[in-house]
Amino acid sequence: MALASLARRKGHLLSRTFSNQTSEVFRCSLSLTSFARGFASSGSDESDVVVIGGGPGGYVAAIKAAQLGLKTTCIEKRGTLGGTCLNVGCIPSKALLHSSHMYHEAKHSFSNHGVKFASVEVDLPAMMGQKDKAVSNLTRGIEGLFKKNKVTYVKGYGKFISPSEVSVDTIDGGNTIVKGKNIIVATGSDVKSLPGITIDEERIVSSTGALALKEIPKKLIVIGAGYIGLEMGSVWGRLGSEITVVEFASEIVPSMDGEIRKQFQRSLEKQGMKFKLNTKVVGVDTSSGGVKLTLEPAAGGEQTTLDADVVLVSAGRTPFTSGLGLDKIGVETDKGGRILVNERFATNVSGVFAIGDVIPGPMLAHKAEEDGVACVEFIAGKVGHVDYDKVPGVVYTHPEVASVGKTEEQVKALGVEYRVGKFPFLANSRAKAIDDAEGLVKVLADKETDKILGVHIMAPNAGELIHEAAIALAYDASSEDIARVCHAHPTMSEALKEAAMATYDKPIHM
Ligand SMILES: Cc1cc2nc3c(=O)[nH]c(=O)nc-3n(C[C@H](O)[C@H](O)[C@H](O)COP(=O)(O)OP(=O)(O)OC[C@H]3O[C@@H](n4cnc5c(N)ncnc54)[C@H](O)[C@@H]3O)c2cc1C
Ligand SMILES: NC(=O)c1ccc[n+]([C@@H]2O[C@H](COP(=O)([O-])OP(=O)(O)OC[C@H]3O[C@@H](n4cnc5c(N)ncnc54)[C@H](O)[C@@H]3O)[C@@H](O)[C@H]2O)c1
Repeated sequence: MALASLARRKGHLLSRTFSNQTSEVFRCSLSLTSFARGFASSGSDESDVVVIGGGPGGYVAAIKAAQLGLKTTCIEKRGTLGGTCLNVGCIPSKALLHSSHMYHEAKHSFSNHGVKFASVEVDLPAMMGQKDKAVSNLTRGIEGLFKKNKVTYVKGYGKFISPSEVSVDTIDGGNTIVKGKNIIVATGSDVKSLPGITIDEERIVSSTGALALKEIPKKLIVIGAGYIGLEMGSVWGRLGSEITVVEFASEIVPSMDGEIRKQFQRSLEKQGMKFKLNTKVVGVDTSSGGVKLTLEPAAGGEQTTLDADVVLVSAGRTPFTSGLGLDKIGVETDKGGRILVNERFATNVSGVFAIGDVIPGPMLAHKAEEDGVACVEFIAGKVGHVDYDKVPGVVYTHPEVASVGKTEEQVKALGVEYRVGKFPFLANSRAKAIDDAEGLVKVLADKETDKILGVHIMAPNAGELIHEAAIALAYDASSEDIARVCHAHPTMSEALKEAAMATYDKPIHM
């Protein structure tokens, strides 16, 4: 049974669970009053819950708090809701990934299906317009949800003046004090800059600039082979840019299962992406009109140079707490500036909570949303639960790469005896029918119990396929449990069934 529903039945309070506590439910017996401050009487100008930041963590927390009957205010400085994800992250990047994929398919694959054009061209302003329309529809939609749920929305920059008061410099130039019995910090993250590299959002861009380039660069250098670098590199590569990715580590997306990562890198190379691994950028010169980067092997050695029209800095993100006044009220952070919280998302200061990118854990929108729901459930005296071991991760390239649970390297490091089942999409009838059969499913299961430990998928729609595996993990399913469920034919999902079969027995179609 899923941990959360089990806990609800037993009336236990659950914490977030961490990688070194896989499947361990942490049962907390501390009284709620030591964290939350109770609720306002109606008519008071004090909110029960004040959320600073209107991103996926903050806006979801605000809506959930209002749904639980708590008087709720959300403070957001950017003028639109949805945070990094909706405004300059998940949504605009997926819009451009989809548009650029359609162009690439039209140019390179449609003729294989008997669909021919006289010519295909990119209309970049129209492509950007489609992206902007998606963003504004969605951000306005959240404002609508705030109205529907009676969340008070304050547009401005919030800073603590006490643990229960936030001073807000409003975007219309005024100032107001917002009081809250419980205050949730959901201020998210910002791009991590690199020493000696100044981002001007024109020639040297962060992801925000890379989502709004006015022309297609002839040469684009990407610093960092992580999520952003590979997704944005794919967008511009498909539209015609020459892409070189410079990565400090010896591999791309270091958190990925090694076997999948190797196939993924080969696939990106086939698409024309070049990789310089084990390499660091030591100098940048913009005096010539373009950009000249000086590179050096990560371990030191002979320097080389590389020219580009645009350089994307995508070497990670850093928690955003600037100007928030955390030091004024004594909230503890770690060395990296992330706010330290306990299993109920409470900081060391009574009544102050934190969620999302600003606390330790994966920097993902869906994780921030889960944090937000669990945090307000705790505040409301209910059960909250997020299992960081079962948060799916997806790179939205083509093919997509998605995973949930442990990589083979992590399973080995734990000393667990395990079995591996694999199934290639080349043997999947739907993938062959649509002529998009690159990739595989890999299932890792405990050798003794057959319990699924991790699932890794490289496929055109891996980001959708992974949730069957996420549910299996949440319910502690075995690989045989998945394999014995009837899967519709012909679907890509059948590859997961066959990989599960291959884990404890033999697949049929291989
Ligand atoms: C290019 C890109 C693509 C991404 N793609 C994906 C993806 O496909 N899937 C995925 O899961 N994740 C993706 N992410 C990561 C995702 O955007 C973040 O994990 C997510 O937005 C974190 O949510 P959050 O609510 O913690 O913070 P944020 O979304 O960063 O929101 C914080 C909000 O707080 C506001 N704020 C900060 N300080 C104050 C203050 N003092 N007063 C008032 N307001 C304040 C900010 O303006 C911001 O709007 C992507 C990120 C980027 C940059
Ligand atoms: N599809 C998604 O879910 C998605 C998409 C985009 C962003 N995000 C989130 O946003 C966050 C930030 O993304 P990101 O791609 O910037 O970070 P990342 O952590 O995914 O990757 C950064 C990469 O840069 C490398 N690097 C670090 N310093 C370097 C240097 N000096 N020179 C060369 N390489 C260097 C790292 O080794 C790493 O491979 C991620 O944590 C991710 O969770 C998620």
